[in-house]
Amino acid sequence: MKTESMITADNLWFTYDGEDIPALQGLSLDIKRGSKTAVMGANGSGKSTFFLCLNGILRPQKGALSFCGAPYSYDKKSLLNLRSRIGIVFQDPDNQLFSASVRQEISFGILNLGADNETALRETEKIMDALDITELKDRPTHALSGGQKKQVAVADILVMHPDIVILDEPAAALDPKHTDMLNKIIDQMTESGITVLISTHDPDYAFSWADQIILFHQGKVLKAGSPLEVFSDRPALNLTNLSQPAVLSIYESLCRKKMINEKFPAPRSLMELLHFIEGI
Ligand SMILES: Nc1ncnc2c1ncn2[C@@H]1O[C@H](COP(=O)(O)OP(=O)(O)OP(=O)(O)O)[C@@H](O)[C@H]1O
Repeated sequence: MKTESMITADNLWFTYDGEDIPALQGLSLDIKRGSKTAVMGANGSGKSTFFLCLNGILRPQKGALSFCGAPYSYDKKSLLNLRSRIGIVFQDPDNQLFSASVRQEISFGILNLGADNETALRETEKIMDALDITELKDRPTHALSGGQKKQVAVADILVMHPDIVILDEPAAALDPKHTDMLNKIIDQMTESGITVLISTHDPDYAFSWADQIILFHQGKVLKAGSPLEVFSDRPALNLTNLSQPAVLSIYESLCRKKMINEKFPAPRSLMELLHFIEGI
């Protein structure tokens, strides 16, 4: 049972300069070590703002954030340490990439953390290989496609071996093959004990992958719980513009028609559902 809190947010409030309505309006949540959390909610509900608060780019005007039980500090040294331990892959990779070549880009972070050249090169090659982007190594980052930039942005973060990885809509701009590859990397991350937070609008992926879903609504948490708890709450889904995962809708329909006994646990993926149906 995972019980150690990795991140605790208590009543966070944040308003952007010049705005009247706060982007975060009393947001509280808890992320356990090693957990897989999908953060979901309508456009503008505060997900990206919360992520920027998590790695200290934004500082909430009110409320408290802690990492591994220690309250956030905003001095330069603490922020550098925080950003090496909490890595964000931004929704728009152009906000993240600035080096002359992919290899330089990926090695920059670990060199900055004090690794020697040989280690940085070895780690950079390892992660490029895992993400299938070695052939891009000499290309300038500005000349990459949107999906390639996303992969380099993921490599940028993973190469630093962070404790937490936050992926803001990771599959946006990726083709099915590279979405698949990224999903495998995400699985490897969680298997190696990294805590992963993903912002996604994809209920099927969230339902099959996450062990906790957090629904944001107007800058605070509307509902947090297991995928089944959250995706069974239709009013909460309606408020946050989300649909039910297809597999859950089919399962509920089969239960209503008494074709599946409700005492079987709900399947998390279409493959699991197929096994159920084949066993009827
Ligand atoms: N740089 C900014 N300046 C002013 N307002 C901003 C800025 N960034 C976001 N906002 C506002 O803050 C609120 C929360 O936005 P945020 O980007 O955190 O939402 P989100 O849930 O990540 O949305 P999406 O699903 O569209 O990515 C929105 O009302 C948005 O317009």
